[in-house]
Amino acid sequence: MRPLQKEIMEALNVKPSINPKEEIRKRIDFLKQYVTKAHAKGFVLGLSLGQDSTLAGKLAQLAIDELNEEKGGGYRFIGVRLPHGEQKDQEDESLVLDFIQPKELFTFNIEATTTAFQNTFNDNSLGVTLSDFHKGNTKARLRMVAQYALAGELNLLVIGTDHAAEAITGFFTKFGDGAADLLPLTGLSKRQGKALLQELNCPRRLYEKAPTADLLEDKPLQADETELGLTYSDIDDYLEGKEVSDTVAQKLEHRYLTTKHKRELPASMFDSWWA
Ligand SMILES: Nc1ncnc2c1ncn2[C@@H]1O[C@H](COP(=O)(O)OP(=O)(O)OC[C@H]2O[C@@H]([n+]3cccc(C(=O)O)c3)[C@H](O)[C@@H]2O)[C@@H](O)[C@H]1O
Ligand SMILES: Nc1ncnc2c1ncn2[C@@H]1O[C@H](COP(=O)(O)OP(=O)(O)OP(=O)(O)O)[C@@H](O)[C@H]1O
Ligand SMILES: [Mg+2]
Repeated sequence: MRPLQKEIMEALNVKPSINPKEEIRKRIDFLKQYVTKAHAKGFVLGLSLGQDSTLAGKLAQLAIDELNEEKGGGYRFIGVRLPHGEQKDQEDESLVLDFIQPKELFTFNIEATTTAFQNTFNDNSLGVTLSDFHKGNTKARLRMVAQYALAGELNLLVIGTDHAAEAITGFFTKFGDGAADLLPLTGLSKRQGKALLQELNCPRRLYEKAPTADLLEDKPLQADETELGLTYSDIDDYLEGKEVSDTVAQKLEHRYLTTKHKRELPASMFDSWWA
């Protein structure tokens, strides 16, 4: 194994193989212990209809159900729908909700806020225009704002869906979907997350769906693999300690090293990680 590969596996807490049943149990327990310790009343989580939030949402609802049973009620999980206009894969919503069974839903369509933001931003003396790419990151950050407003009002915690395949590539918006209070999927490769969904009897259509950030108007539902120029299968192989081509390894290691700032707290002169 490449020396940096081993270092990355350790830093991101990835295991070469997992027992899905055990992982589900440990992650539900983590959610229950954390919310209790934080004296919060439960969780909010953006449900995009993609794989990661479908898994995190299922774990969250199961954790809340157990807590309510054990402690006589008072805990809640609110699934948050945050479409931008009409979502292209909206048809999957009922499948996701049937699977997670969230007792409460909150919907905030971010289109009007995003458009207002873009108009105000573009009205500047620098001549800077918001590109489709940075408008995409703005959407991810507005979704964060909506979730934190709701969490703040109701004493809930924001669940994030970051996992090892996103962490190694830095494939998330800094302080957008990268911002959260707790992360139940840490350490999982994309295929390990899929194995957890299978163990939870998730409909095949949902765990076989092509992962997409779906942030661009120019390229709706663009597959993550297209933007990354890497397949999740290759990313997962590397993360699980398997052999990959030199091209894949070099590409991943370059992304890992250049996105370190996204996995740390903001740099100060008292830190050494950036030097
Ligand atoms: N060395 C450094 N030290 C400290 N900060 C540094 C820095 N270099 C850049 N920065 C800062 O970071 C910013 C760039 O980071 P960021 O704003 O995140 O932007 P960036 O990484 O350029 O874009 C986000 C990427 O994540 C993808 N994404 C987003 C959301 C969800 C998903 C998904 O998987 O579904 C994927 C998206 O498609 C895009 O490729 C810079 O504008 C700068 O402010
Ligand atoms: N339209 C949306 N509605 C609600 N939440 C969203 C939406 N788009 C993104 N999010 C939030 O941002 C997170 C990051 O998106 P990301 O695409 O990485 O994950 P995913 O959609 O759950 O899974 P996949 O990677 O398989 O597409 C989501 O897990 C979800 O919490
Ligand atoms: Mg997605």
